[in-house]
Amino acid sequence: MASCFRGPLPGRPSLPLFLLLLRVSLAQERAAATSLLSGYFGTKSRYEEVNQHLLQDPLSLGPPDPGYLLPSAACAPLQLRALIRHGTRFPTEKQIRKLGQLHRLLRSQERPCPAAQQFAHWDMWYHPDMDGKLAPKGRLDMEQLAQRLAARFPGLFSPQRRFAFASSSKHRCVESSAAFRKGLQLALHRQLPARGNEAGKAGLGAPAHSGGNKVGPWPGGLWAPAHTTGADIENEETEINDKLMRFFDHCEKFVTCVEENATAMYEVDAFKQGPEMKRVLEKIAATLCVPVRDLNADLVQVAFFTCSFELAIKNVNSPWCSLFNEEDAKVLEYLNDLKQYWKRGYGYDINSRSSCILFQDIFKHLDKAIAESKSSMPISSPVILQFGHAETLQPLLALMGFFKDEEPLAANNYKKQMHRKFRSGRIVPYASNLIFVLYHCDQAKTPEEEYQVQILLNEKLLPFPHSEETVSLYTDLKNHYKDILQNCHFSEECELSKTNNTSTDEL
Ligand SMILES: O=P(O)(O)O[C@@H]1[C@H](OP(=O)(O)O)[C@H](O)[C@@H](O)[C@H](O)[C@H]1OP(=O)(O)O
Repeated sequence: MASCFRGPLPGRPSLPLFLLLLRVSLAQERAAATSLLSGYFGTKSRYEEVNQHLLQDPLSLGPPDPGYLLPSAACAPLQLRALIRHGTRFPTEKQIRKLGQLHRLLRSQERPCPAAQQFAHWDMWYHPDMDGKLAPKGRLDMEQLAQRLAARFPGLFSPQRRFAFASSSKHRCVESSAAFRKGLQLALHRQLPARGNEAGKAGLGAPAHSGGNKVGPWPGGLWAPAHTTGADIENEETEINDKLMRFFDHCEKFVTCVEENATAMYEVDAFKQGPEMKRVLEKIAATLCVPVRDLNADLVQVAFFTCSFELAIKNVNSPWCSLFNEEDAKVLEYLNDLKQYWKRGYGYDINSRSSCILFQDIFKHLDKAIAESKSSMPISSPVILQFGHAETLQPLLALMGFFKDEEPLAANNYKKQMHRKFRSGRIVPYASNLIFVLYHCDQAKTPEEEYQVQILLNEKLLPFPHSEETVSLYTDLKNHYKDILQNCHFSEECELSKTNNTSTDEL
């Protein structure tokens, strides 16, 4: 009998409406699950995790910074050096293979339980040749970062200025540089207004350095960057420089004693077998109705990473997220942070010491800009933009003493490290950026006050370890890092000792 009513019976939703409501509530549940986890994705975190305002407006300069912000009428930016991690990328081949292994395991179950069924039908859209390449979202990360920096420092990012671009040889970095150029070209030629706060509070640059410095020919040096002017930014090549952007690949001691030393990641391996990971493993095995023996820490980690990839790359709340709660996420974040700590951070001295070649290059160009300014010469390199990796920034930050905890991160002190400083997702998410800004202050009362420096991490002022201030006299900064600047010699630091003892104690 045909239904007497068009549409649902009063008081009873029709099946489609019921399904719609169910789907909406499922989507809301997934969104809630993902947002619970997204603060724990470590180096697989999207940039928006450390700048939430960008979720509303990707060109916003964010809330006024509580720190003491230059530039001001008295202090104009003279040189800016940005070390930028590539934008959002696809998983590496290593992770894609692990995901394929887990997906096949779930599809091979004869009687999958409901939770496992949803994964058996999940579209495994990742393929090995994606291998860490820049994702479309990663291009957007870079285009928008360029526009924000241009708005924050209009005195430096102007069409008349010239820009030096350098990059690691990896696709994700070269493509990030190209996308950044595109964003910069957009900003310079459209002179996009700043968003968010009025000039000054938001760190908007004062007019170009009043010392009348014009840009001049590149005088040469460790690398001769490809200088381009605002007019032809998008078409110029980027200088490939792995010696600076992938210094770790060129450091024999690091490669032998850390990268290729199976015992170097002892704490990571121990944590994978420890009680915290055991609890997570047993929980996931029960949820997926698979024997625990068929799972391991790497497979559980790749399920967690896939939740992060789906959010960062496609901005979707993936079913993979529903496997984990916040406690699980904290454990998996710690597992990733242990790797970053021991492979790229404070774990071994060689990790940070090998970055002194980059650190010294930064100060070499700061010195040069000051010398040129003092002699009223053109500033040869007012803006230096370099595109690298999380493993470019982390060793450098460790060398400078940022985010150092009292105690090393270890497999046996997870609970004690709950409030650690070294959380890689807060430091080096995709598109993270470490920016050195050198200022010339016209109304300096002493010669030392004439040149001052600020450092920004992810567009927020970073207090200096030696003073906890957000501004430093350049002379104080150089003095604090005197030993590294004068006594860290890359070739000596990276030379394997004749005894060829790769004991990690010596690292
Ligand atoms: O676990 P992943 O994502 O494969 O690790 C990436 C890989 O580092 P390894 O140390 O594992 O070789 C790539 O070589 C690095 O360039 C990536 O930075 C790294 O990803 P992550 O930074 O998230 O550890």
